Amino acid sequence: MIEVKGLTASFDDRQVLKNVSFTVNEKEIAVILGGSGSGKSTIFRHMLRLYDVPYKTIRIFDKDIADLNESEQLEFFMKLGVFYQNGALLNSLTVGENVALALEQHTSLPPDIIENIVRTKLELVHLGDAYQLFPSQLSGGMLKRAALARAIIMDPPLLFCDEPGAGLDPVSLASLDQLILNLRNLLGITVVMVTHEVSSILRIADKIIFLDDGVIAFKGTPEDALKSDIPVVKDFFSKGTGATLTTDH
Ligand SMILES: Nc1ncnc2c1ncn2[C@@H]1O[C@H](COP(=O)(O)OP(=O)(O)OP(=O)(O)O)[C@@H](O)[C@H]1O
Repeated sequence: MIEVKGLTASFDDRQVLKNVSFTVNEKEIAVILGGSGSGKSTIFRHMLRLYDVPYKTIRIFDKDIADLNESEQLEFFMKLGVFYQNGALLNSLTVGENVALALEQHTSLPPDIIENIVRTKLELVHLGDAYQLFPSQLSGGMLKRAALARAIIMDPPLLFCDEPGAGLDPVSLASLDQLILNLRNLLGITVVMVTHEVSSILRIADKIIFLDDGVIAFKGTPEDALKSDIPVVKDFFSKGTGATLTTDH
């Protein structure tokens, strides 16, 4: 689904990604980890094509994303769901209207069909009763779930999540994780996520890509990460006190 090969990136002559390579397979949940400034967002932005991408470094949906023509670019963006940390819902619109936006902009579906699709997606994230509510009337956990419904409204095969659990209490975080797992298990969505939450990583990641100062320090399963002797990886996971590893996802 995603193949990053020898990606190097610089800002003002300073290399911030050095020869980064990894793959994400279909239906996998891959977590990109690393300390502040290690290059996680820079990788993310390259995969979303927000930065110029060097040729032959990133293949997504089996195409070199630096080499897409205009219609292929549109097709590419329509197949991506993006879930931002702050949810980014518009406060002047109801939850239903927020979630409907992309369908209204990118399809010619009639309003009653759009409403049905929106209601189905809200049910999927356990927000069936929030259709008419405004974002200001939702709790932090509900806002995240509404943002998730919006990210998947176009049925994207690939979902990018930028610190989706930031600011949530442990119970809301666990329930958001469960929803993301459900999306993968029930709908077969591939997920790439940046998160710092150790409990989340151990609950849902199939694969960890650990960055240290622009270089991949570790790639592998959470089980192997927990056993790793690499100092930065060891340090990171030793701080996740009380986290337990579940492998039944
Ligand atoms: N637009 C930019 N211009 C100049 N330098 C940048 C720019 N974006 C990122 N950097 C630098 O690149 C390095 C990697 O930044 P990046 O935002 O990718 O790290 P990160 O791992 O996402 O960090 P954080 O966890 O704090 O968000 C940092 O040293 C940062 O200062």
